[in-house]
Amino acid sequence: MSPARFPPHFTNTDHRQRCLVQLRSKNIPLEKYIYLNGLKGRDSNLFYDILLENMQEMVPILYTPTVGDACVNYSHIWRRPEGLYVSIEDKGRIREVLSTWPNLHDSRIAVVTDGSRILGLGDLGANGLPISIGKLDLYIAAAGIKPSSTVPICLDLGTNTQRYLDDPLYIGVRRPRPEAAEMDAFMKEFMEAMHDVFPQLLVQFEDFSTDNAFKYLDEFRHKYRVFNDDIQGTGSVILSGLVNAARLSSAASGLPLADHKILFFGAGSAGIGVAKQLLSFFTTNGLSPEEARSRIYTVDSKGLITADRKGLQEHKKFFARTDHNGPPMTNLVDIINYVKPTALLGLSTLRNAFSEDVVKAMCALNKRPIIFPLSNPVVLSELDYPDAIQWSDGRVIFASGSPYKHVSHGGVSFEPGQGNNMYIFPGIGLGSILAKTRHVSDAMVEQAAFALASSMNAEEEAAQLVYPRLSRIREISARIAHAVIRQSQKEKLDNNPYLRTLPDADLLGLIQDKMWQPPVLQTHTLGRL
Ligand SMILES: O=C([O-])CC(=O)C(=O)O
Ligand SMILES: [Mg+2]
Repeated sequence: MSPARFPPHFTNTDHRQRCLVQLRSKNIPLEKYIYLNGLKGRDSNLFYDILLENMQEMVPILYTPTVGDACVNYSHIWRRPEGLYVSIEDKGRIREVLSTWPNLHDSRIAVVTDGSRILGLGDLGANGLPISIGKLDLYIAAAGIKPSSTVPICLDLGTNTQRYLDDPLYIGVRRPRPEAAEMDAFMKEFMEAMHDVFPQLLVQFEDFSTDNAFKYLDEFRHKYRVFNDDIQGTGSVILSGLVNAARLSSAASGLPLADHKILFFGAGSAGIGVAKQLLSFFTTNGLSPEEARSRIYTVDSKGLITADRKGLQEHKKFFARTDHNGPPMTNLVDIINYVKPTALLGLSTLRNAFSEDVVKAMCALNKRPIIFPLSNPVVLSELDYPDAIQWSDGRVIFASGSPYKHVSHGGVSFEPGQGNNMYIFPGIGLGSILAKTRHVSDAMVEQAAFALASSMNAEEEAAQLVYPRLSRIREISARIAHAVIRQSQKEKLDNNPYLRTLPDADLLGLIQDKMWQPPVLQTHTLGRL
């Protein structure tokens, strides 16, 4: 049979536009996701070309929040193999399974999830793969990593979510998740095999359940080149947003930067990871580590976390308060009035937890309260942006984990920040890959945050934003990568001596030159569409 021919008047320029028209004709975000995923399968260069030109529109589809819908429904929308599944049934031969990946020597970055805590959506089992794919699409778009260098991995270890076990279309192993000892042995074999099979790879752990997120980061971070995006990436991006938000808030109130107080609502991997990262906000503003710790308060489902609470989980102990005894304090407004925070950060996945009373309590204490409802996706956000603006009469300094649109209030247009780790992980990954760092250190993650905070341009500062605009993401990722490389050199964790010889401007130029661009598409070189 002869192959189909392109229409005589076909042009690439028209076709890019045609793809956008087709995308925009769909009303349901998940359908847009399915369409874009299909386009990527048909012609990945065209897909990335369109993505780079339309980041603002497409990132919320390919990534948070719609990637959450894609994960929840993945067994039903599945069309073709993508990424790499490694199953608990592969135990004992994980090396062989990894070796089937086609671009072994080209591979530079893997995002690995076990699907046990996808965004705030819980245990989605083998349906978690799209989160790894979405993160890697951002590596490609935001940091110019070559698509063939990316390895999306989902560890299929079973699921404790009954509705998936009962779903005849579920694509994963039908069994409950393993006990700790079995999982530990699996992870040990998996990481050893990754190291052998992909000698140059950086591993990003993503969306593991809280205890395992901390456990495996601690276990592997000094053996391999690995970081945890939910603990370190989120910590870094919020540190950066807080640096800029505190500056805005202090400019209005006159409060010294070191006198801010932060209340965390939510004490999972992201909450505690962020809280630890924020210690350096205070230490760089002159406080001792102990004083810094005293500026941070944490709240979980049982209320203000205090040291006298029985059976407190290990990761919550560091910030447990010793200055409050007596009956547990559970009401958020009471806690706010007791703590008197300048900043309230939500990492709880409790929709609308920041009620009008909560916002008003923050406003009564602060001229410009900092409120960051960071839970993802949007349906789990502690506070919607229109409510935040209305209840605070436009005084709030706001950043959320998922994207919100501009809001008009009193004739003024207000613009929200998106405190999402997508600003950070691509730059950390790029820097670590280029410098061939042995590990990813805390100081590298911290320098990434400061590089992001200082990357605002004059227009963004005048608009009182706390994060730069997404349209500049490649420039920003390059600056972050630069900071990460320099820090790795200071700590002697780098393994690319040539980069040490370059002055700053040349290093930045080299990073930008290394960024992959979709090849210029020639008429009639598109795949069959
Ligand atoms: O994926 C995102 O948008 C941010 C993130 O890591 C999470 O919520 O787990
Ligand atoms: Mg995550």
